[in-house]
Amino acid sequence: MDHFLYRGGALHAEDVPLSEIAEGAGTPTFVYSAATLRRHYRLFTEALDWAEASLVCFAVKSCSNQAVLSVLAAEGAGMDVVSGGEYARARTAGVPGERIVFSGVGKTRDEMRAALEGGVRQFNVESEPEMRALSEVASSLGVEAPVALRVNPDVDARTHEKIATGKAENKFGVPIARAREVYTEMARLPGLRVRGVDVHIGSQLTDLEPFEEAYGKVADLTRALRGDGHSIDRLDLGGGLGIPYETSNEAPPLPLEYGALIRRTVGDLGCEIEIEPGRLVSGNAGLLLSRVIWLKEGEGRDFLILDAAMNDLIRPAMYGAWHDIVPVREAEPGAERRPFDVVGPVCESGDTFARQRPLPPMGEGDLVAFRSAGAYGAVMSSEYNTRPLAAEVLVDGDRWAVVRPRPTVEAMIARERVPDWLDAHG
Ligand SMILES: Cc1ncc(COP(=O)(O)O)c(C=O)c1O
Ligand SMILES: N[C@@H](CCCC[NH3+])C(=O)O
Repeated sequence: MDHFLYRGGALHAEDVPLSEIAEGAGTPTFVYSAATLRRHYRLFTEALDWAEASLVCFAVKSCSNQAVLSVLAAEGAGMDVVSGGEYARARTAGVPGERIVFSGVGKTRDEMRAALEGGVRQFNVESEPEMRALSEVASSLGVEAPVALRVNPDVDARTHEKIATGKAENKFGVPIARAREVYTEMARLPGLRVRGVDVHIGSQLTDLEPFEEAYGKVADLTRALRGDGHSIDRLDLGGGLGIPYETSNEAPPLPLEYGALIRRTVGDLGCEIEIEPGRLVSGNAGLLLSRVIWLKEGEGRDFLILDAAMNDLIRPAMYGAWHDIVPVREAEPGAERRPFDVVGPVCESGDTFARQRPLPPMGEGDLVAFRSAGAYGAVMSSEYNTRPLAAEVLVDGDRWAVVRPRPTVEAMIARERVPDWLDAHG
């Protein structure tokens, strides 16, 4: 069920009209629906209900606001983090260390130490140097670090090349062909306790076959590792399930089908199953609310210039990604649509959200919403052109709150320092 619907001609987030949020919080603003977050999280727990033990670890990188993490923490969610910063966010949102998995190709010793001291479910180790460093850090603290090796299965995820992670040429994980050798060393190293195998092949996957191929390889490896004497009792199968962005013509597989695939490929191994979905939980739980600054009509091309820009939502500029753009005030039935180039105010031609997008009549002051902007939206934003980071709002039923205020330009400038030796003012 969609929690962003028109009621009485006005687009709502749950029971709150978006126009009310725009009035109260200004624009551009990311708006998240707590009900959608909960529902999407539960789709995954239900998809794994056949497993004796499982944990759904939300990929914090997709949407890391404390309020969003708190909604999921209250559901009992685990978290997948890729930096000391994300680890701290998860802990601050109340997630216990034993529900946090630490992924990422470049964990530093300081980050390892912080997670070991604060508690961690497991490290997904991505290279041999990292494995040896973790062994040293854990030994120096007198503890054992639970570990899984992230294997790179050399599978084509058939997604955008910038977000595919499971091919041999990608920086992620250890080639699966080397895994047995690495596990042998891992088992010998002090301070490490082998728990399982980890794999993540990419993001925004819209068919299940690449997962099937990768998980089949993980199943074979698990049997081989057990044959080598390792106790493998946990499989972390990563995230990556895609969402419909162009809602009119995309229908990626459902979590339930994904869960059935997991059961089919690795279900007979008796392992605890972990997954790390990000986008499917947060993507369609958020939209970006923006106002039209100007309608600039030209020779055969009309530009809708918004107060949101590439610095707020970089996906179209970075990946050529599509986001549905809808008016907040529902178009009159039968209103004629015409093509607009929808752009932001940033001084780059790449600051274009959509070219020749058919939209109902629209002009200065109108509100629009970008759908599916909850994942990899606010988290990837910047202050380019000294544009304050967009505000973030959480809606839950008929209540809403600003969960990250827009900074003032004064506060942004005040973060910087001019050294006294620069004699900048003459
Ligand atoms: C290790 C890891 N886990 C989980 C995710 C979450 O992926 P998604 O948001 O596509 O579900 C990612 C991002 O691709 C990742 O790199
Ligand atoms: N930022 C990417 C997804 C990256 C996934 C990272 N593991 C996107 O918006 O599609």
